[in-house]
Amino acid sequence: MLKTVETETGETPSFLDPSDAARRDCEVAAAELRFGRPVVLHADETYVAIALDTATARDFERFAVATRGSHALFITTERADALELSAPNGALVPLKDLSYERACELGYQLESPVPETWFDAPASLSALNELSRLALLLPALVVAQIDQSDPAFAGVAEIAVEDIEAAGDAETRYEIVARTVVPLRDVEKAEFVVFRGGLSQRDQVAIVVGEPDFERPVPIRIHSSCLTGDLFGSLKCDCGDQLREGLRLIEARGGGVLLYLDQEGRGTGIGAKMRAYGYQSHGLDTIDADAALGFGADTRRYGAAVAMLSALGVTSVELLTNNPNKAAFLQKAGITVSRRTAVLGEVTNENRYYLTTKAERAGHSLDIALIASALVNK
Ligand SMILES: Nc1nc2c(ncn2[C@@H]2O[C@H](COP(=O)(O)OP(=O)(O)OP(=O)(O)O)[C@@H](O)[C@H]2O)c(=O)[nH]1
Ligand SMILES: [Zn+2]
Repeated sequence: MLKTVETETGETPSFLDPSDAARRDCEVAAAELRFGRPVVLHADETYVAIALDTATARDFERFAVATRGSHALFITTERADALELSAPNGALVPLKDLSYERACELGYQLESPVPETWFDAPASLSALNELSRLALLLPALVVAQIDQSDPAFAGVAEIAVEDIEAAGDAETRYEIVARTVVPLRDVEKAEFVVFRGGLSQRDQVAIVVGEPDFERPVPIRIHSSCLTGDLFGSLKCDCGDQLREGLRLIEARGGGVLLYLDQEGRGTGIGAKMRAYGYQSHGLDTIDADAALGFGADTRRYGAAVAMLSALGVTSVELLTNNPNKAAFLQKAGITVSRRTAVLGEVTNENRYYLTTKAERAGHSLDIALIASALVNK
């Protein structure tokens, strides 16, 4: 017969430890938003929210009725800027007499009329942006302040701001689930090491190339997934070239590691990235297109990268990148970046604007003159 385990105080301990409970609440809340269902947020006040990205017109109407018309659209600072509103914590636009279509226009569409009334959002609502990031949804939410025990929202998933913060710790918890050699066309020896963990238990892959010398700075590339560039050879970016050039450089140095991180579209997801491409076809650059959708210049996190490098025994690296943020992040996490080596893919008419924007607006170490001359010399 099973015996009940008791703590020193005589209570039966919960199967979930507190950080797991915070993580579970966070994952459930993100999943609910993804299904178009509401989530109750306990902050300085109690709020309820649905994501405009997944809520249907019917959900929107039901929400308006349940909140007795007190609902408002919560948009980020970047989206507010795109609407020419200066709102350091994001803006709240009252929706009482506004339609679902108007809310979508204000939330993420190009050429939306500026709202007549709006307010600065309380800082605590930024927790909702964190949930939409986790759910890979546009950060445009319909919110309302409610009483803690509003019967209209009984049974709805609940999350406290502190739990969203506490769950962040999970972003660095990863376990190896498989290590297997995979023969590659261009690399003589490649071992795929699959890690599982983080906040949403998504799998992340490290490719150990050749025989890395872990006593010396290990050549590494931290590559964020780009379905269009890596797999389909899209001309809009240089990701595919960088991926293959990264592997080639690592092999040429005798061995190292390529981390292939599941953060498509700089962490915004393939849906948002394709919407951003749509806006780019109207002339916006890569950063302004993301901002029009409510995103900051780069929403990626590198906790997984640090966890994977540590598990593989990498403490000092030669980092193959043009992105100084990646180097800064590793240094901050205690991994020594002994050297940074540039990796440039082929410059094309289609990706020139993208590369120039990265150099001029995202601080990437890319030589604009070189980009221009690469085209002239074609
Ligand atoms: N949102 C958005 N993401 C893009 C766009 N073009 C490419 N991406 C994504 O940008 C990311 C590029 O990743 P990396 O090549 O690892 O990183 P990087 O910041 O360019 O730095 P490097 O190491 O120098 O290549 C991938 O996740 C792509 O899917 C775009 O126009 N919009
Ligand atoms: Zn790309």
